[in-house]
Amino acid sequence: MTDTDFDPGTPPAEAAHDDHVLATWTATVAGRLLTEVRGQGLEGRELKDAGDKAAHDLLMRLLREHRPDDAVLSEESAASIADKSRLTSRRVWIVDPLDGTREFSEPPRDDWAVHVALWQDGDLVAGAVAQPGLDTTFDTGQPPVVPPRTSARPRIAVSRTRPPEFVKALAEQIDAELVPMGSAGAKVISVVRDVTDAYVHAGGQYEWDSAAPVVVARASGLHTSRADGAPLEYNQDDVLLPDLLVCRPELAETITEFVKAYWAEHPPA
Ligand SMILES: Nc1ncnc2c1ncn2[C@@H]1O[C@H](COP(=O)(O)O)[C@@H](OP(=O)(O)O)[C@H]1O
Ligand SMILES: [Mg+2]
Repeated sequence: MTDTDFDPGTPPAEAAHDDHVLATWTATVAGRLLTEVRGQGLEGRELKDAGDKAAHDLLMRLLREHRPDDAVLSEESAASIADKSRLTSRRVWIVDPLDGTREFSEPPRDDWAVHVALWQDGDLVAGAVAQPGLDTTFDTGQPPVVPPRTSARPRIAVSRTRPPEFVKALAEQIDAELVPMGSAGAKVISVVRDVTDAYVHAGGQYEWDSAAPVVVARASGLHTSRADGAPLEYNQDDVLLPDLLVCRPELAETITEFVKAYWAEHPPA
């Protein structure tokens, strides 16, 4: 299954003028395509590459068709990263066609996602995170309602494979439980769903890894910032955005104070 064998159907009529609806529809159909790719019997590197390519090609095609005047920055396109015209564009779609590529290639794991965000005039304004394994797309048009907190002990989502070096010390200091998981989108959504209370990352990541999850989390009332509390800035010349904190608002100060103190002693590389 490639993007050209796949029929995405037609978007809801409101997608013609409503960016929230277009983000939701494009992320959802890319998730459907990825589910089909996953069912084709490919494994490992072949499955990862087929998924990355199919979802990227489909998103580029749909955004070109439905928003021809907008710029696009995609993880899977070196040309879109190198094309600096986005820096003077008023509107830039920031997409990660398959976030959690490793977990996508390990069925039946559900911690992988499609990210579609829109940056306009200096900040993120709309976005959607499709998590096909949960059969749900989380979006800014109808922001998810964060349920009441069910755990007194903080649960911190961290990368399965690349957790921040300070995270064990942080967990000890605030008596938190660490919850390893793949995909930045799935980890942010775990906070939205009250599966965890915070997602802390450091050590490397790019704008597309966090843009859509962050704009959805903000719309749901969660705290979003760099790990030390500094503001997140998107559509920058350098697309590296190496650290991130998304959490319930009441945990933000404790975590950012810890990170600031840690980085004062061990500055990030
Ligand atoms: N140290 C690092 N450097 C670069 N990218 C990183 C990174 N740590 C995590 N990421 C990216 O952030 C996403 C979530 O990672 P993780 O599952 O480890 O939490 C992955 O995106 P992709 O799957 O789109 O490549 C991964 O590549
Ligand atoms: Mg990613």
